[in-house]
Amino acid sequence: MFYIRCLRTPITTKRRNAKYMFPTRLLDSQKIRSILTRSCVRGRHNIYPHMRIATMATSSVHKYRPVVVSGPSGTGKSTLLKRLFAEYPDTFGFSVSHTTRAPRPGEENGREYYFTTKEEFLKLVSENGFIEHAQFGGNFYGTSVQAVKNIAEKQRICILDIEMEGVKQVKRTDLNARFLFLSPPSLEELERRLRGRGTETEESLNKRLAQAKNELNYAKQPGAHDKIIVNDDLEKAYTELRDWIVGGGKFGASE
Ligand SMILES: Nc1ncnc2c1ncn2[C@@H]1O[C@H](COP(=O)(O)OP(=O)(O)OP(=O)(O)O)[C@@H](O)[C@H]1O
Repeated sequence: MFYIRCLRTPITTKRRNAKYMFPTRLLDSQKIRSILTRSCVRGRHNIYPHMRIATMATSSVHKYRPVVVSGPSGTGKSTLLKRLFAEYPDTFGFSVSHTTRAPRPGEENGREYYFTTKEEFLKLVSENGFIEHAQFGGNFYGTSVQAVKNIAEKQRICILDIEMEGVKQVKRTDLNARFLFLSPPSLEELERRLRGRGTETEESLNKRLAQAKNELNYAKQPGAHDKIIVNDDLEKAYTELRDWIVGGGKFGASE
């Protein structure tokens, strides 16, 4: 569901924000989202990196290639990634989002968020600097391409859990990402899982199922993803996902 996916950045980034900004039913996946987006990196605000940093970042993503994990809501992405992060601590990094809201006491630039002005944010939007961005409560939030490169700079693999439009956007960048699509065994099973999770209203369930059809159609296009895993049996799917992402310790790097 596009709306919810757009919300992903702010939902996941700030637990305290999420509590009052979003309906309770959206918060179940928030725990995982915070895993995905919380920074392991304490860098400086770097919206306009100078050339040396930009060049280094580009070469780093060849060795520490970001992994884009997509798939319909309810397929099991969070479940599988949580397990992967537990098995491989200190291996993966999580991008820091940009926001135009003011920092709160205790918040550090580059840790909770990259704090920026509306003008700078919109300039970066116009330069296609964001993978995803959205507006909430008068503030902008977004995941920048540079924030993902910063993770590779720290010699970690950035995992991006994003929806179809984000996938397309990543393909337009020089992030050198690998694309993994997690597919449900069937739409009927997907619906069962979403209902079983107990997070959806009838309306949000229908929207997610409609969006699932779009994602599944996109996944059928040649070259849309590098790897497709059907999450039928959880153990089997996890082994397949782990083996593909870790790739014998190479994490997709060619050398
Ligand atoms: N192989 C599986 N068999 C049965 N249930 C599963 C399997 N994988 C995940 N589930 C269950 O399906 C539900 C949805 O999983 P999860 O929340 O991980 O999906 P998601 O893709 O991260 O969704 P969203 O994108 O909405 O966050 C959960 O209740 C989870 O326990």
